[in-house]
Amino acid sequence: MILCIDNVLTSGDLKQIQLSLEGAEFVDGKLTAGAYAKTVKENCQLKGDSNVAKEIRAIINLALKRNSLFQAAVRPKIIRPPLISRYEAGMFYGSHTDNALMGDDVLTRSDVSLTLFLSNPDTYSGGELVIDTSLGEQFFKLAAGSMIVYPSTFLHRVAEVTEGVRLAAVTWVQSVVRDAHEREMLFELDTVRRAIFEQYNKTVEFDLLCKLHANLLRKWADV
Ligand SMILES: O=C(O)CCC(=O)C(=O)O
Ligand SMILES: [Fe+2]
Repeated sequence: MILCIDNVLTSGDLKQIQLSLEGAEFVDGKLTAGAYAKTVKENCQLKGDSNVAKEIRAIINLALKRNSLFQAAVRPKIIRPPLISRYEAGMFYGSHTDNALMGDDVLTRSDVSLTLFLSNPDTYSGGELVIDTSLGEQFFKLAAGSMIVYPSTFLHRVAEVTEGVRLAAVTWVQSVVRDAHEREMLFELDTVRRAIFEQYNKTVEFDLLCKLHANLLRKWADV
């Protein structure tokens, strides 16, 4: 399931992030890419060990924690520290798959990839996240503060920015539910369960849905 979630960041969060990024030090994005992805990655990234990067990561982590749609759809177990990327005119990230395992000491399996857009789409041309799905390439360019989450199994790329600057945060999540289809079914069941509770309260049918949801989660959870 590919899911776009609006208003992940508040306008206050966005202002704070955009302010912190003014004059911040960016490095070559190739430093954090896998061996093959490196050959097609032309962007800059905020220096990972800087205070600015720590401040921004804290804002994003809080925003992910409070977002109930993200929590229900992705069921995060481990969230990698977000990378803040910057694409100026002429920059792009060619077609690649994200590494399956990430990290040095503790390995994180990338089940879900996410991009949180930080620039207003009117301020740059190009720069779409392009995901290669069974329906063909799908192009995404979201409002600043909105986020797309998608299974890390897809080939994807960032189209060349032809004008302006594209700022985005990207990261990867190891989910409690490893399999994308199982995760999606649990999310749908949970959505129906909530809707039934809102409409009819705690009925026998609601209890049965809760039992089904809990038992499937027990079966599929990888904790
Ligand atoms: O910036 C994006 O939207 C995606 C970047 C990406 O694919 C990556 O960093 O692996
Ligand atoms: Fe990627």
